[in-house]
Amino acid sequence: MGLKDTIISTMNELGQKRKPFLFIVDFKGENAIIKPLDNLNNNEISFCFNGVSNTKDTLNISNFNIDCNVFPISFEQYKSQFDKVYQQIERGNTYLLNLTLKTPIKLTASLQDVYYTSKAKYKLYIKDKFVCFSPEIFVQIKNNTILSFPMKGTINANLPNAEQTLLNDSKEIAEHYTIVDLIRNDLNIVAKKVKVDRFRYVDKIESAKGAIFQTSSQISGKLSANWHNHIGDIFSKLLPAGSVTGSPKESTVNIIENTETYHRKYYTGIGGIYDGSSIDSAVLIRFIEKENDNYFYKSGGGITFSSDVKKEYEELLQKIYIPY
Ligand SMILES: C=C(O[C@@H]1C=C(C(=O)O)C=C[C@H]1O)C(=O)O
Repeated sequence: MGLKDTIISTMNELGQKRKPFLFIVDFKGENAIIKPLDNLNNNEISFCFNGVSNTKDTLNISNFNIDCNVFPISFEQYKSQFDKVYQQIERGNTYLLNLTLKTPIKLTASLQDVYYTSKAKYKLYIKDKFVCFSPEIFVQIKNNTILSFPMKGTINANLPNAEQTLLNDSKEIAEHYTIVDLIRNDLNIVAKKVKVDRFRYVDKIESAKGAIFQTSSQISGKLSANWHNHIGDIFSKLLPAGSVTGSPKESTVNIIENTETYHRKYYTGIGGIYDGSSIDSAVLIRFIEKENDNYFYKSGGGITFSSDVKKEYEELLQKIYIPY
């Protein structure tokens, strides 16, 4: 839990100097890429966060017809992991756990082509490692206010009445309350006057496979004016992100480590930029990783007492898409 000391001190020092930087931190808080923005090679690292980018939109595209063939794990394989999580829920060790997997895919283009052609709020490309096109804001800091936007709740937008079905689903409502409580609690560690500004608003995400709806909330709190000097400490107290762990955070992270059969690495970590006066950051979900010459799509979803294993398996697969 939290960040390695050297990551904390590097972020603190850059903030103290008001030096703009990019930060990318893995799920365990053990590895990070932290680089001043004036020292970035955009062939090695490319980012576009809410329109702020070190690349031009259409540069370098060699292939516009990108698709991925998916080779999902079998339902039985998924169920055996789901059952392990469910046992832990029954024992009371967790009541919301985000179970994730890596699915082999065949890509008809390079990671860099995916970066340039996909459409998402937050895009990040690290040469030969991964591309991420995330819809989920982690934390923003502006005018001494810290804001977080946990996302929880997913439905196929092509189902009849999809948006209302998602909004009325009691399992999704319960899961969303849990995550909002967890993030309120996390923000209270670093901020004052924490409150929920918007509860369960709906985003629509388009892809070649069809659209999905996802629900998020906005929570905010007040930071002291000297927050720039403590950026590393602030992020260390908030990580890993609650929406991709579950609750209660510490015991849930232990169960994740003992249940998941692969390493998340930078998937479900965070990426962001500090521009000298504000911060914008994303949870690194919707994520394709390259390992040797093989590609994997990492995805997952929240499991609770009222989860249905078939629906969770479908959600995992539904989230394997490239948004256009
Ligand atoms: C972990 C993922 O998604 C997380 C789980 C969600 C859910 O359970 O509805 C929604 C967004 C993410 O915070 C993923 O997309 O890979």
